[in-house]
Amino acid sequence: MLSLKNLSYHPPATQNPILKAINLQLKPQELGVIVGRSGSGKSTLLEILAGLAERTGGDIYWKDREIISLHLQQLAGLVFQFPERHFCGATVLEELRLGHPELGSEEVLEALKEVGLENISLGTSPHDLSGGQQRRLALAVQLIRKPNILMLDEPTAGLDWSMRINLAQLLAKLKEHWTLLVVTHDPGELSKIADRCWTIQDGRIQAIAPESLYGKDEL
Ligand SMILES: Nc1ncnc2c1ncn2[C@@H]1O[C@H](COP(=O)(O)OP(=O)(O)OP(=O)(O)O)[C@@H](O)[C@H]1O
Repeated sequence: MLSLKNLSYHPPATQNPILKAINLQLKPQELGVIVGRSGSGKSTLLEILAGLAERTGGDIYWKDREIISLHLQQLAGLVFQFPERHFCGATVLEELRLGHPELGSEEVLEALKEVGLENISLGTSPHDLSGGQQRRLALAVQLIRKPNILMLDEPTAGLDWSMRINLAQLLAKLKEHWTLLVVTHDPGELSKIADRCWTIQDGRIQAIAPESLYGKDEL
């Protein structure tokens, strides 16, 4: 279980804290969705949980053990907003093996299968994939590292309606094996597959029933 206790983030450059006393718990194989407007602190929270920024207060626990930032980098896999903009491999295979040249073809195929891309050619350029396929590839890039928590920043941003539904269905399927934490300003399809939801406003988080977000496309 992921557990955040009074987590806060107040860099010296800002007058007010960006994250304030965040308390949250997410069980294994649950999908949690944090919904908030632009500037509310969503990406900052994910960056801290992915070990890319250092919290200034509070504690993070995984399975009742306190976690330091260095370990967070192994614990979490973060899919950035518009992940396709960060592709650097010339082929799908290269993209999946970036930083992990030791990965065998079995692991590569397993990751592609998880995201429904088992039929694409490994020699395809990531840039030649459709928008929906690119998002799936970005997920596979993280899954191949077998993170304990898969985190996604605005996973449906820039996708059309049918691709958004498609992606939500994929995340619902991934939940059977993985623990997922999603941040978004657009709860639409995501609240329907969520086990837990929170709203975030000015760096403060509040639990909310997923059903109360049904039908809301924007906060
Ligand atoms: N290191 C930092 N120093 C100063 N200000 C920061 C820092 N990191 C984030 N901020 C500010 O904190 C606030 C929250 O930013 P954050 O990117 O987390 O919001 P967000 O909810 O993800 O919004 P968006 O969806 O637009 O990215 C913003 O006002 C941002 O400018």
